[in-house]
Amino acid sequence: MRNVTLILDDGSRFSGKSFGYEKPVAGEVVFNTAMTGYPESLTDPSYAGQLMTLTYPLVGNYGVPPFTIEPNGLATFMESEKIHAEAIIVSDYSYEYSHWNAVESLGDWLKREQIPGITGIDTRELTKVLREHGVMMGKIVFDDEPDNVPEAAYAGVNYVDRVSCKEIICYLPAGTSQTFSVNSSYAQLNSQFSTFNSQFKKVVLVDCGVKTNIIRCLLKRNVEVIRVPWDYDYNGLEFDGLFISNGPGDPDTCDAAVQNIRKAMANEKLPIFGICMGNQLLSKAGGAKIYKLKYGHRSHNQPVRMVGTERCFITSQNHGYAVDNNTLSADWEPLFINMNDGSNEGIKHKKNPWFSAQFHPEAASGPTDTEFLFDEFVKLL
Ligand SMILES: NC(=O)CC[C@H](N)C(=O)O
Repeated sequence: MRNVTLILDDGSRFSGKSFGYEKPVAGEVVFNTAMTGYPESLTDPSYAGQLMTLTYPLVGNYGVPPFTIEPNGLATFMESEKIHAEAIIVSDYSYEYSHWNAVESLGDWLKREQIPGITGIDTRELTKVLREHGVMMGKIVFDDEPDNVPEAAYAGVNYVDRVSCKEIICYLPAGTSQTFSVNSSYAQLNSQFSTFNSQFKKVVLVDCGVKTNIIRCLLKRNVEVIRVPWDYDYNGLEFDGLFISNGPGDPDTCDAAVQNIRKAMANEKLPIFGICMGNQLLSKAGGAKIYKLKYGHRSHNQPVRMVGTERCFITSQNHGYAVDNNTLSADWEPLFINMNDGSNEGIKHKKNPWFSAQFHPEAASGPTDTEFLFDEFVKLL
């Protein structure tokens, strides 16, 4: 096993060994305190550009599930079609694995997908450094190739454009899908969608890097999902509700999506629901401002309170930016607040059926306690 060094932008160095693909990488170093969920987190497109540190020490002991694809094109057990994180950083990689659904080891999967994985890192110390200093860029360098040092940028890069779909994909609850060109006319698309199936309500899903379980959660509730690229202007389509997905990187690089949401808001009766990046883009469409957290929320146990109630939920989270509550205009109010740091965890319009969550009601992985938000959205359609 080759020796590697993780070098942070402040000069901190951590020694470890490579157990994944052998390639130096650079990216934003973030930490996730969940105890499980590495297959889901690695394939969550919101981790694009990031080196994912897991603070739970023992990683890999339940292996990796098969990468099977359903008839509608969605992965059965993963959150997208490939690993999106740039690398995984762990304390104690388990070479042995055991699980009823495992078909390979984490190390073999990383090698196949050409993603570095490093072990033997003091992830407690690393997390303390990130917590005190704030999130930082970092590099993984192989000790026997000290001059092979990669470069990367994170701030200001439009990662959403890299991970979003390039065509329109229509999913039916029955488990099939069909792809359409973004160059088709609205008239063509509308007639296709209605002959496709008219009995279901139609939701346009703006794909900023959507996790599969969001699509599963919608299909399970018998809606037809029209997945469109992040910057596609869907306002000429006929649909019953608008969903804005999670996604990687800086929301301030996604103006085209914000403009389209503003146009859609001309219809005050149109139900709109956003998750994570979707919360940030909906807030921006409503005039609010976004800031970068000192270090993000990435875990399975983030407590949020529903504003105006004593109802608290334990949520799954993965975000580095947040909506500034003080910049919400008079028409909007916070829907959820993070009980650890008081930051915004969702917003709601005072009159119109528009709301969002900064956390992940679709879980995958993590607690499913807030999945009812999908029911609330579907009821509004
Ligand atoms: N999971 C997400 O949608 C993350 C949103 C955004 N990229 C952030 O880090 O805050």
